[in-house]
Amino acid sequence: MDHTRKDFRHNGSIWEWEAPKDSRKTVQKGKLMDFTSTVIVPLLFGSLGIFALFRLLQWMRMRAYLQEAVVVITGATSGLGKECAKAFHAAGSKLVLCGRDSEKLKELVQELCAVKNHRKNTHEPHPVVFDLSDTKTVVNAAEEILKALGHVDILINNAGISFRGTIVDTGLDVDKKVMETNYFGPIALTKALLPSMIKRRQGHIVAISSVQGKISIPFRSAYAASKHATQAFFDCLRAEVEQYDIEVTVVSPGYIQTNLSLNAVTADGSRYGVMDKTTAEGQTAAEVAQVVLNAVGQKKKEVLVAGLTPCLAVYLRNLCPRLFFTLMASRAKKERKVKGS
Ligand SMILES: NC(=O)C1=CN([C@@H]2O[C@H](COP(=O)(O)OP(=O)(O)OC[C@H]3O[C@@H](n4cnc5c(N)ncnc54)[C@H](OP(=O)(O)O)[C@@H]3O)[C@@H](O)[C@H]2O)C=CC1
Ligand SMILES: CCCCCCCCCCCCCCCC(=O)OCC(=O)COP(=O)(O)O
Repeated sequence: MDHTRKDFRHNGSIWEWEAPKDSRKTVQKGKLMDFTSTVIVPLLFGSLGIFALFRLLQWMRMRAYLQEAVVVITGATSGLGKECAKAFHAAGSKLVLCGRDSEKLKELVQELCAVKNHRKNTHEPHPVVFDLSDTKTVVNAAEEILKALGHVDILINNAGISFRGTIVDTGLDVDKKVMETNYFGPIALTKALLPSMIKRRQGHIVAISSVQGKISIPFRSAYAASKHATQAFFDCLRAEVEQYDIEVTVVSPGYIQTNLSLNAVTADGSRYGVMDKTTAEGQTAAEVAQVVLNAVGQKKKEVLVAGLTPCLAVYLRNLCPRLFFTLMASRAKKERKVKGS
């Protein structure tokens, strides 16, 4: 084997032979280091920089979109609606807080006004009292809102009630009550405010639906039906109003820690009055409100805000419906056994 001069190292007075294999390894290592420092590191930092800039621009756009915007929130007196009120108020929006209980609304207005924000200009919210299940009062409320504020930028259809019961035992009046509150009320309010949005070629309509707007689980018939109808209506609306630059966002949360299960109606129309374990262990209303705020600010078309199991259940319903139906049937059997009915 021939050795070139490169393979020898001078050590004092003698020349030592150095293994070429090692030197090749060193050269390779050096090349890798060079590649890392000249290509990978700048690429990584460059991408991070672009991402940070993108997020900053997104945040600034969102801030500008929400600041001074007239935002109507239904069901503002508790749960998710109340937390949305806090989030949008903090973002500098002009709020119209809707509810059935004028005292609760007054308290919320006071609570929000007491929050001092030195960095942002906040506004005193305007309370409007009406019952969503009475469509006549809904139309009057829309007129009152437009008279007081001139226009609506963002409507958040949040109010709703849930249901517990078997289909066979549930009176049609209960199905109608749930549909009126969760479907007819919100669509009546939307229809009443829509012409003024179309005229301005500006507006954003949000529907707080549920995972149960995408899948139906046993003993929730009226609720799941009302949420499926909500999803369908607002998907149609999105397509129809795009030409007027009006945005539609459907938010589908999983379980949230609110009074929803306590306030749910049962088969005979009475209040369920139980804090379900699933509700108590759900996401906090403040967390979900932040997701709503970001979804609106980023003009998202729809968001699913749920844990892994509900999300998988939604995919399973679409990809493998037979398996999903079997699982739901066994769930119904199990729940019946637990309740002893
Ligand atoms: N909690 C959960 O696990 C989930 C909730 N959602 C949805 O979130 C939305 C908010 O519910 P959530 O905060 O959880 O529950 P809450 O029971 O805490 O809040 C419901 C709100 O809706 C109002 N409301 C009910 N009926 C009417 C009516 N007829 N007219 C006017 N307002 C009415 C209530 O007013 P009042 O104070 O007068 O009763 C209350 O402010 C609902 O649409 C619900 O379906 C979706 C997925 C999961
Ligand atoms: C490949 C594995 C797939 C695993 C899927 C298994 C299916 C398990 C069923 C899970 C059902 C999840 C239901 C979630 C329901 C939900 O989040 O509802 C939100 C609400 O609106 C709550 O209202 P409620 O009145 O029912 O408390």
